[in-house]
Order: sequence, then C-alpha cells, then structure tokens
Amino acid sequence: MFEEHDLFILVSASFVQQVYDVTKYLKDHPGGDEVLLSATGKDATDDFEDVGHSDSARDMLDQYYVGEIDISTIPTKTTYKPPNSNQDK
Ligand code: HEM
Repeated sequence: MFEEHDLFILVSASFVQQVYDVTKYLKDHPGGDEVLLSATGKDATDDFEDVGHSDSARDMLDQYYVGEIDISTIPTKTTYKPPNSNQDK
C-alpha cells in the first residue's frame, strides 16, 4: 500500500516525464480518489489521457507539479515483479 506522502503520478509521453504529487487532490478530484490511487506510483499518462480531461484539468496539473524524471535512469530491478516479466536486471 502507498502511504499518503507517496501518491505520485507520472504524466507525459516522452522519456522525460513530469512528476505530480496528487496527495492533496485525492479528496477533491471530481473523478474520485479510487482512480487516482490506482494511477499512483506508475506512468499514469494513458489513464489521464483516456479520460479526456478538460483544458482546465490540464491547467490544474501545475499545482501538483514536483519535477521531472528521466525514466531511462530508473533502475529496472525492483521488488515488484509483474506477471510475464523475465527482466531480472
Ligand atoms: C493531477 C492529476 C489530475 C487532475 C488535476 C485531474 C483533474 C480532473 C478534473 C478537473 C476533472 C473534472 C472533469 C474535467 O474537467 O475534465 C476530472 C475528472 C476525472 N478524472 Fe481526473 N485528474 C487527474 C488525474 C486523473 C487520473 C490519473 C485519472 C485516472 C486514473 C483520472 C480520472 C478521472 C475521471 C474518471 C474523471 C471523471 C470524469 C467524469 O466523471 O466525467 N484523473 N479530473
């Protein structure tokens, strides 16, 4: 489970991704907290785009902006092992 201070989502389509901390937005999100929770800790670009968020929703992203991360620098070795994954390094 994620702790409240860990509720980061990543949104972008390129290698450099924007990181947003949605912790404070959980209770106010018009789409509910469940969908936000399910999108945290991973690349949430598709989730965010699939909803067809309005321009004003996009503008709100700025409020939760934390910084950028180059996903090519993230270690691929994690404790979480997704099904069908044979990447051990
Ligand atoms: C910081 C990130 C996000 C912000 C600022 C945000 C903002 C909003 C806003 C303002 C709305 C109202 C409708 C609109 O203006 O488009 C909305 C609706 C919604 N959002 Fe988000 N959202 C965020 C992330 C997400 C993510 C990651 C998901 C999916 C996992 C999601 C799913 C939804 C859904 C399902 C609705 C309801 C649409 C409806 O009932 O018509 N949102 N969001």
